[in-house]
Amino acid sequence: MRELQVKIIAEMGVRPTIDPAEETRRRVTFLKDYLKASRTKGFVLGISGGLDSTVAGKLAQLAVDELEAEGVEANFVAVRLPYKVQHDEDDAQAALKFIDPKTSWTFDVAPAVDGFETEFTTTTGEKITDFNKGNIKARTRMIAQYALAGQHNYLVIGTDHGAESVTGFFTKFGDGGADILPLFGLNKRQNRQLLEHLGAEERLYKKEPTADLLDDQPGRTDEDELGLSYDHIDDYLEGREVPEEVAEAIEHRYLVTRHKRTVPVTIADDWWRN
Ligand SMILES: Nc1ncnc2c1ncn2[C@@H]1O[C@H](COP(=O)(O)OP(=O)(O)OC[C@H]2O[C@@H]([n+]3cccc(C(=O)O)c3)[C@H](O)[C@@H]2O)[C@@H](O)[C@H]1O
Ligand SMILES: Nc1ncnc2c1ncn2[C@@H]1O[C@H](COP(=O)(O)OP(=O)(O)OP(=O)(O)O)[C@@H](O)[C@H]1O
Ligand SMILES: [Mg+2]
Repeated sequence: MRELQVKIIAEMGVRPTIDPAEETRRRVTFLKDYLKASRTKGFVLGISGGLDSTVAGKLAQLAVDELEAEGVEANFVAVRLPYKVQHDEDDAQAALKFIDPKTSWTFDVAPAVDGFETEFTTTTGEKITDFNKGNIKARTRMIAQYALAGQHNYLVIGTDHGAESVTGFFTKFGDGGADILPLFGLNKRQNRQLLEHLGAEERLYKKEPTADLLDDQPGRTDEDELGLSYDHIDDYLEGREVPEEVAEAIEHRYLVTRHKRTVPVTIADDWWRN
C-alpha cells in the first residue's frame, strides 16, 4: 500500500469490512454514553433526505428510544433546514418517515442566507458567488442547529465520515461544525450498508450524494464536483489499489484540506510546515 494511504486510513479509522449490526450497536451505545456523560438532554440533526443524515438520524432516534426505556430523559430533534423549497423534498419526507423522530421541526434558512447575501453586496459592492453563498447555507444550518441545541441543552450531531473527511468535502464551521460524529470511521458504501441494515427503503440508501448548496445547479452530485467517484474513495480507504491518478487526487485533496480537520492553527502548531 502507498505510504500516505496507510497514514490516511489510520486517521480516518476506516476498516476494509464491517458488520452492520455490530456497527449499529457500537454507535448507538456511543451516542447514549456520551449523552449521559455530558449531562445533556438530547440531540439535534438536520435531515436533508441524503444518505448520511438518514443513517445518523436513525442512530440518534434508536439511542433516544433506549435511553427513555432506561428512564433517562432524552429527546431527538430532526430538523428540516431547506433553503426555500427543496427540489427533492419528497426524499427528505421519506427520510423523516423512516427515522420517525421524537420531535421534528422545519427551519427555513432562506431569510438568514438572503439577508447575508444582501448585506454582503451592500458592504462590498460585489455580488456574492453562488459557491460562496452555498457555504453560507451550510453555515446557517449550523447556526440554526446550535440555536436549537443551546435553547434546550442538546448536542449537535454531525454527519462527517471517512469518505467526506479525507477530501475535506464539507464547509468549515458549517456542516463541519458539530459536537459528536457518530459516522466516524465509515466510508460511503459502509454508510449505505448500515442504512440498508437499519431497514430503510432502497430510494434512501441508494440516493445519489449531493451537497445541494448551489442555486444554479440544484442537486449537483458530489462526484461531479469532486471529479472523483465514491467507489474509488471507498476503495482507497479500504486499502485497495486505485488508479495512480485517483490516488494522487485523493492525496492532494487530503493535504490541502488539513486545516479543516483540526482546531484553528496557533503559534504552537507546526503540522502545517511539512
Ligand atoms: N491553509 C489554510 N489554513 C487555514 N485556513 C484556511 C486555509 N485555506 C483556506 N482556509 C480557510 O478555509 C476557508 C475555505 O473552506 P470552506 O469555507 O469550507 O470552503 P471550501 O472548502 O472552499 O468549500 C467547501 C466545499 O465543501 C463542499 N461541501 C460543503 C458542504 C457540504 C457538502 C456535502 O457534501 O454535503 C460539501 C462544497 O461543495 C465545497 O466544495 C477559506 O475561506 C479560509 O477561511
Ligand atoms: N436541506 C437540508 N436540510 C437539513 N439538513 C441539511 C440540509 N442540507 C444539508 N444538511 C445537513 O448537512 C449535512 C451534510 O450534508 P451532506 O450532503 O454531506 O449529507 P447528506 O445530505 O445527509 O448525505 P449525502 O452526502 O449522501 O447527500 C447533512 O447530513 C445534514 O445534517
Ligand atoms: Mg446531501
